Amino acid sequence: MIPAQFEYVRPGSVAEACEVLAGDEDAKVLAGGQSLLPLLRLRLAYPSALVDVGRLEELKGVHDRGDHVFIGALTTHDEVMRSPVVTAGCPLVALATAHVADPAIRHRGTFGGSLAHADPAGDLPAVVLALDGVFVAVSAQGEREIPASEFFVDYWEPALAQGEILAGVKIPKLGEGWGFHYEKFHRTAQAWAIVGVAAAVKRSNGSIAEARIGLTNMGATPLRAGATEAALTGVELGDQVRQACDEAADGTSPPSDLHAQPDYRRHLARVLTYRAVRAAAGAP
Ligand SMILES: Cc1cc2nc3c(=O)[nH]c(=O)nc-3n(C[C@H](O)[C@H](O)[C@H](O)COP(=O)(O)OP(=O)(O)OC[C@H]3O[C@@H](n4cnc5c(N)ncnc54)[C@H](O)[C@@H]3O)c2cc1C
Repeated sequence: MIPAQFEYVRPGSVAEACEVLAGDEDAKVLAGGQSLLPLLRLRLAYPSALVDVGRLEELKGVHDRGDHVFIGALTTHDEVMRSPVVTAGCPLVALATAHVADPAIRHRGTFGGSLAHADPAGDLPAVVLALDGVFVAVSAQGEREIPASEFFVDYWEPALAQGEILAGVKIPKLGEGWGFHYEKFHRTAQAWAIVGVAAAVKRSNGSIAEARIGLTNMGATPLRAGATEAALTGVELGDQVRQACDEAADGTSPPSDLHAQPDYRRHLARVLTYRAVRAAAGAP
């Protein structure tokens, strides 16, 4: 299908982009175009204007900032995956990004685009939620920080106001003793997650000292498996881990679609959480 008519704007700076967006509530940011352009072609989105931020260097790059890694919104998935700063400072992001789509899409699609798109089936929202990332939004009024727990409002609805652009995300570094894993169940090698689980586990003296678990595609937004996180604290690797992971789907309302019914998704969440936690904890 041919997209509905739209204006095309290529601002020379982030400030200029914010100005255009502030003046037109139907304008949309265009980053890598890997999600937005298919929606335009299907006429599921018909913005008045596309504000192409693709060449704004201000939004690109990965920076080690001591206690956290800052990933610029326009950094491509491929750059994120290959960044030594990401691999060292927030390895879970690199691990999960390798599961996003295929190499061609990873070369065009961006870290910030995946998060601003707020698709609960996307792999990265659950990862940033599990790591307690902090979103940095810019507008004519300046910068605003949004905790990951408040960023994902509903299906495809991020907590960005009109005139705001996502500049990047701060990912806190987790120190010694942490292990990480992303487990994804999908139809084919490069497809979207039917369910995904991001796990960060800290071990101390043979027990789990802390666990952070993010769930992909188990509701309208990415979710934390809070009951499992609490139940895992202080347990040794063994039967108690399985019992704790059996609570991973508690309180969730997973979607029903062509690929899976809610009950099957709940089953997958329990199984994948067990696998992800064991792998993150370094279990044999
Ligand atoms: C065939 C296919 C398979 C895919 N498989 C997967 C998969 O397995 N896992 C997965 O996670 N993703 C998958 N994707 C999505 C891919 O990761 C996209 O890169 C990503 O969803 C969007 O990034 P983008 O830079 O292309 O954003 P765009 O398509 O340009 O934009 C997406 C949305 O975010 C907004 N936006 C973008 N950047 C900003 C910003 N800086 N500030 C404010 N708003 C912004 C846009 O306005 C738009 O609403 C797939 C895509 C395709 C086409």
